[in-house]
Amino acid sequence: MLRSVFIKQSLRSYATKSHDLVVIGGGPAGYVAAIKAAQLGFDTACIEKRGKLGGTCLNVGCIPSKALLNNSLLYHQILTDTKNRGIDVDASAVGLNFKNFMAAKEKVVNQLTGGVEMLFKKNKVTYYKGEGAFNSENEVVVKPVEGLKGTVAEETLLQAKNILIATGSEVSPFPGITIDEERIVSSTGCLSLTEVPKRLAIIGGGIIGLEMGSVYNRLGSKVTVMEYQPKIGASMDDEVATTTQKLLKKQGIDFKLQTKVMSATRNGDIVNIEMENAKTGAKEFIEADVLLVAVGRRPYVQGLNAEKIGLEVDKKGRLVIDDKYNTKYPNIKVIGDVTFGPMLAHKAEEEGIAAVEIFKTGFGHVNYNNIPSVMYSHPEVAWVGKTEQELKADNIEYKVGKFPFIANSRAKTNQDTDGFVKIIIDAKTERLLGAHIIGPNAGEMIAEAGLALEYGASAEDIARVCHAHPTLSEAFKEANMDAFDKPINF
Ligand SMILES: Cc1cc2nc3c(=O)[nH]c(=O)nc-3n(C[C@H](O)[C@H](O)[C@H](O)COP(=O)(O)OP(=O)(O)OC[C@H]3O[C@@H](n4cnc5c(N)ncnc54)[C@H](O)[C@@H]3O)c2cc1C
Ligand SMILES: NC(=O)c1ccc[n+]([C@@H]2O[C@H](COP(=O)([O-])OP(=O)(O)OC[C@H]3O[C@@H](n4cnc5c(N)ncnc54)[C@H](O)[C@@H]3O)[C@@H](O)[C@H]2O)c1
Repeated sequence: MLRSVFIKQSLRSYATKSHDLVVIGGGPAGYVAAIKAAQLGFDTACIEKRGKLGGTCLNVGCIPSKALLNNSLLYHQILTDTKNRGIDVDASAVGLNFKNFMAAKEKVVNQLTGGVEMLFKKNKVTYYKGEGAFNSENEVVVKPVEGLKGTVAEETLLQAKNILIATGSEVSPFPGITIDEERIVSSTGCLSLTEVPKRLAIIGGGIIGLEMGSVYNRLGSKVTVMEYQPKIGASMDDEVATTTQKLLKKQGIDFKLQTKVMSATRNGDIVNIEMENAKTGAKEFIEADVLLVAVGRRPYVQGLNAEKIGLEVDKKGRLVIDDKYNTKYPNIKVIGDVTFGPMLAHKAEEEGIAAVEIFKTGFGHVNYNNIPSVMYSHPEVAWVGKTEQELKADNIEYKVGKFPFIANSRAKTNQDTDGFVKIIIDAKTERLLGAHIIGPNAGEMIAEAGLALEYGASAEDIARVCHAHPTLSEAFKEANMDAFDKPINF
């Protein structure tokens, strides 16, 4: 019996194609790598099973969440933030058309995913719509996906000298809680609710929890965030996390920190949640109309058949690689969420470029000490480099410079003054070690810190660069002045 199965498999005949490089996964890691490889002269193919390019980020991540964040902020500002600006708005005449609100998000998702498909055509990347699975270390089978428009007509064997795995990540489940994407949702369901829930409970005060919490809080939901740790904001600097929590609380979000969710059950249209204070053991029960489970993401390798060729997976499910993205086979590299490092789109994209450059020339580089993080709440929170708590743990002596937006003329003119810039420099050399911004447009401003960090600038180097007036970035300059000397305007 076993022998006949073996003979059947080995004799199986596929339609066969060959390419210089096959990329599995068309998210930010995979699609960027595929385009760069084609630009470098590789005959490149990319396999994607979702039916749309752009991965989690463009379809159910960065892009739809930012569309909802932007438009919910505008709605909220029209309702609450016009009077002091001399604009009279009749709040009773302002309405939320939730169907169209969601449609606006879908439109931008379709534009951007379609845009990547155009870029594939422009750069001559061959796009296979199907699921990629290893057959050997030089062969990937593309399998048709049932019901997917435009999927490959038959199983197709791709032979390739080089293969890049970029299969991304999926939502981490919460043991004992069943996600139905209706009343108990992951980020994916939360991005596509059909009505604004009166009460939204969220497990996890990380970036997804706080961004989605911000969206629905602005739309009128009563939002409660339950977080296991004593702080919110995942890897944020502790001081910034405390300020973030204060500001979000002022906006109306409730926080239950050091809280263990014990169970959550759907009863009709209501979700019953049982939690326990991790310090005191005190139990609490709440009801919600929707519960969002946002306790992280985990690497995704389902269907890849990685085990067939013996690829190593660590305890967290990540594909194991060396510092040149190599698996045990130097012709098979891994990038993006499915391997080590922060699960961020820009990190995945950088790795896409570096891995392809290594295929081409043997050299390629990503500076993992300089990957910015941004939370797109209002105010935004952005950071790069070391936090104070990391420097303390490593016994590195440092100095801190701060500048509040309340003392920045542009923030004043915009009537948007919450937050500050915090600069951390080496105590002796005064070289920039970290920058932490909570404030308007922090996500844009952090790019300046990234550039400074990359080129080893000191606080004085930054402060001596002429910054336009009146801009928010003057707060960045003045925080640097404060770090090595004194600011002017505070
Ligand atoms: C709600 C949300 C908001 C986010 N917001 C941000 C943000 O603002 N900024 C930011 O930097 N990051 C954000 N992220 C994280 C970001 O989306 C990811 O870090 C990024 O998408 C990772 O890119 P990737 O290419 O490694 O993986 P993915 O984007 O997950 O792409 C992998 C692709 O591979 C495909 N695939 C998997 N297996 C196979 C197979 N066997 N065959 C064919 N195809 C396969 C999948 O269908 C998927 O499309 C957000 C995530 C979420 C969930
Ligand atoms: N703006 C952005 O860049 C952005 C936006 C959304 C998502 N993302 C990325 O997507 C990934 C997933 O986001 P996320 O928010 O789910 O993860 P996260 O790691 O940012 O936060 C998860 C939070 O859940 C908490 N948690 C874990 N288990 C818990 C439990 N049992 N009970 C209560 N709390 C618990 C953690 O302490 C943490 O604070 C992250 O890597 C994030 O960087 C990025």
